[in-house]
Amino acid sequence: MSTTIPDLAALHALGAAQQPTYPDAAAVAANVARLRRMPPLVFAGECDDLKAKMAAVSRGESFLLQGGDCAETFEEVTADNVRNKLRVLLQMAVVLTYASSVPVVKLGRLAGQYAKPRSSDMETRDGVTLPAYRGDAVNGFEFTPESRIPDPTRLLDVYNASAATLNLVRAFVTGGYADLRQVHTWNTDFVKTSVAGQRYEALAAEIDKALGFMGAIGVDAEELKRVDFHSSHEALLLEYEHAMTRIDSRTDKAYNVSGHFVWIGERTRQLDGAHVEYFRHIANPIGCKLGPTATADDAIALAERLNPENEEGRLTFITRFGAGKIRDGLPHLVEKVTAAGVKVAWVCDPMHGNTFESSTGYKTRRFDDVIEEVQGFFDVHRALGTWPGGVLVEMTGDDVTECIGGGEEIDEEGLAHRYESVVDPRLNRVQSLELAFLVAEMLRQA
Ligand SMILES: O=C[C@H](O)[C@H](O)COP(=O)(O)O
Ligand SMILES: C=C(OP(=O)(O)O)C(=O)O
Repeated sequence: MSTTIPDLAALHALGAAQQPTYPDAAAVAANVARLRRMPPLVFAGECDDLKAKMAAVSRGESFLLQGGDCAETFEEVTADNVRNKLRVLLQMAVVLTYASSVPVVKLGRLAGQYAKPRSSDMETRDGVTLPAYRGDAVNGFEFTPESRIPDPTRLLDVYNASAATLNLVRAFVTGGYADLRQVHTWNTDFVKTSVAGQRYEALAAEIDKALGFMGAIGVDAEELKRVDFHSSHEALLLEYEHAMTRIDSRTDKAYNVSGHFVWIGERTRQLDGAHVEYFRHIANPIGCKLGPTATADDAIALAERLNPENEEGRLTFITRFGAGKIRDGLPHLVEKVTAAGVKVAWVCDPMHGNTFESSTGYKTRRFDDVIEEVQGFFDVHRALGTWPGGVLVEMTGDDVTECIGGGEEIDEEGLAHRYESVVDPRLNRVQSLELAFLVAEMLRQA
């Protein structure tokens, strides 16, 4: 961490992976210059608060719930969409907290999650090949040559969309919507009639009773009226992340002020790569994905580079092995990293190792695989005596049909009903709530 960060050219010279090829360098520079003048979206002090919370996660005193869309889109920045997402995250957090009595750190995968790494640079449909869609931060989803050209004016659109989202989220979480006494009102419409929704209703009734008792004896805690909620995204696009990095006047340290928590993806975690070089200069709490090819030595080297002072709360390893690999792959990693004295929070991403294409042509995941990976994560940590610190899920507040299974028994044919994700499939609202109940049970046992 430092008071300066390498300039953009120096980062690119490291051969940055997963970056767009913009056709007009002058237009990129002009948009980056505009971004550099924009006010921060988050305050560095808030990032420090989150770091303290993540330190509690790494010590085994809290659990992280991180969730949101795979890829946000500008089109979906609406009051309904933001509220729906927040509502299900609040419901999930209540379930986890109530059932396990463990404090839950709430982290939205939102207000900045607009850039996507892709397996392939190009996409072919019906014999036509065009550049792959890399998120609204880069190009358009529409499959036309014009739309797929990387457009740097989108960087400012990301800023504006993130500002609007964060503004509404802040209003909701501090302005009464997240008040625990609203616990029933979050359970609305189609969710209410589902099995998970009914289970939630029963839990909400117990909370109501407890709150009624507390009120009767004169306890009116401020903590019940608002929640701490932070934002996160994968800091992938160097132009955007670099332009949104500022020196904090309190500490003279560099912070990424586009989100509280930022992470390095599986495809950009090269030890000598541009992303690791950038991340080691910022003071935010950060994450790093670790997939099945990551060795324990890789993880230790990354920790030394990204967190040389071994500061608690600074670094989170987000593992994403896949349901079939986690029980074999994770133990060695956790064991060696722990033996090396590395202070880290371990979080499970049960989504990215479990994707496949359905026979009906949709990119999907099985709800059962997601649960199986989380169960494997808990089992491995229990066997090693380490703390399963949290989950990162791709979910939405709507009743989409993108993942197979769950109580609604969505099948391969059912995916067509409402498949809206522009990249990876998300759990819908009922599946998200079901996952929360299952994870709460695992957490209670942990
Ligand atoms: O969200 C994660 C990645 O961007 C995504 O899984 C890549 O998907 P692709 O393999 O379709 O490019
Ligand atoms: C791209 C992502 O995951 P991963 O880097 O683990 O593939 C993601 O979380 O959006």
